[in-house]
Amino acid sequence: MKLGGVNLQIINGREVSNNIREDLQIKINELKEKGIVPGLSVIIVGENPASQSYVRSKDKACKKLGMKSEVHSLDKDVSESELLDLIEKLNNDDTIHGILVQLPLPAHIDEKKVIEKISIEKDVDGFHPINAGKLLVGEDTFIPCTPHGIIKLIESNDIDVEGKRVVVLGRSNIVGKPISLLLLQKNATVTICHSRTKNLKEITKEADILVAAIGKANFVKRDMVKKGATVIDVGINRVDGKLAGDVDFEDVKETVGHITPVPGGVGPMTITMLIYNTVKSAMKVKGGK
Ligand SMILES: NC(=O)C1=CN([C@@H]2O[C@H](COP(=O)(O)OP(=O)(O)OC[C@H]3O[C@@H](n4cnc5c(N)ncnc54)[C@H](OP(=O)(O)O)[C@@H]3O)[C@@H](O)[C@H]2O)C=CC1
Ligand SMILES: Nc1nc(=O)c2c([nH]1)NC[C@@H]1CN(c3ccc(C(=O)N[C@@H](CCC(=O)O)C(=O)O)cc3)C=[N+]21
Repeated sequence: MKLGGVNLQIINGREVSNNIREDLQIKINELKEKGIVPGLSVIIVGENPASQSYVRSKDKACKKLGMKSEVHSLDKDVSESELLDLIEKLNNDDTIHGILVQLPLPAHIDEKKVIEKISIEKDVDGFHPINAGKLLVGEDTFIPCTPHGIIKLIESNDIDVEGKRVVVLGRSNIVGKPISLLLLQKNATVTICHSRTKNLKEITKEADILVAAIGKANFVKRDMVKKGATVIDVGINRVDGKLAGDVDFEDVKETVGHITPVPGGVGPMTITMLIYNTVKSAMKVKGGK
């Protein structure tokens, strides 16, 4: 799309995702020949419609690839110990290679305790502190799915990272911190911004690559981005029943170089990299036939 002198490239997350899923299909078939069916178990507590929709897409994607996929839907009032017991059971279940507990959890459940209960070998979200620590020091681990998906999107669109100025909006353990580490590993110069950052606009305007992960619909406007920049929109917000990213797509489209749309950008990649991690976990299983 040619707009206002900048050649806008919309990064197609569904297409990149499908290409990676084709490669994963081959690996899954090879595993099945050895008698190993990669298995993912997702636990969801309560009835958040957005979470349920994500869990459904993931379940569908796994089944399409011939994986085992199970969803445990627990009542919002379930006790912490019941949840921990279920995780313990799944930790010991040889047919399950990945365990994901959908976040956030209700306030009466200690998120930290739950994450730390998941076996580090099955922690396909990569949220366990040991796995997060491995990412920090650059050891092999389960890379958190959304940041890993962002890296794949950047690579598949031949976007140069080395030496580039990257600004990440958001510092959560799920997105902001791990994507900052991964881009640092790729030799970017990374700045992390958050709700206390002063002069935000001046900082974001410097970015060659801007990653927005704050959870505020249409927050990033034209005057916050540099001409020709790559903008990765992680936000998933619901506005009047419609999905909106953290970036005001219509407002920035004449300024940016590359942009990920919402939906169809980072979201599908998150599910693909979750499958990637589950397959990776299943490949570590010894034996088979
Ligand atoms: N596409 C996908 O696959 C996924 C999408 N998401 C979406 O990404 C978004 C972020 O998720 P997540 O990281 O879990 O969110 P969190 O709520 O955990 O973190 C939000 C971060 O944004 C910062 N922030 C909030 N407001 C501002 C502001 N006005 N200016 C600068 N920084 C701000 C917060 O700062 P502080 O730390 O100071 O509070 C915090 O660090 C959400 O919309 C979520 O739905 C999340 C996961 C996967
Ligand atoms: N333990 C845990 N791990 C997570 O990875 C995790 C989580 N908890 N809690 C919630 C967030 C959010 N998240 C999304 C994943 C896919 C889409 C996705 O596929 N989005 C589609 C659209 C989906 C729709 O239409 O609703 C898209 O952007 O094209 C969105 C959001 C994972 N999260």
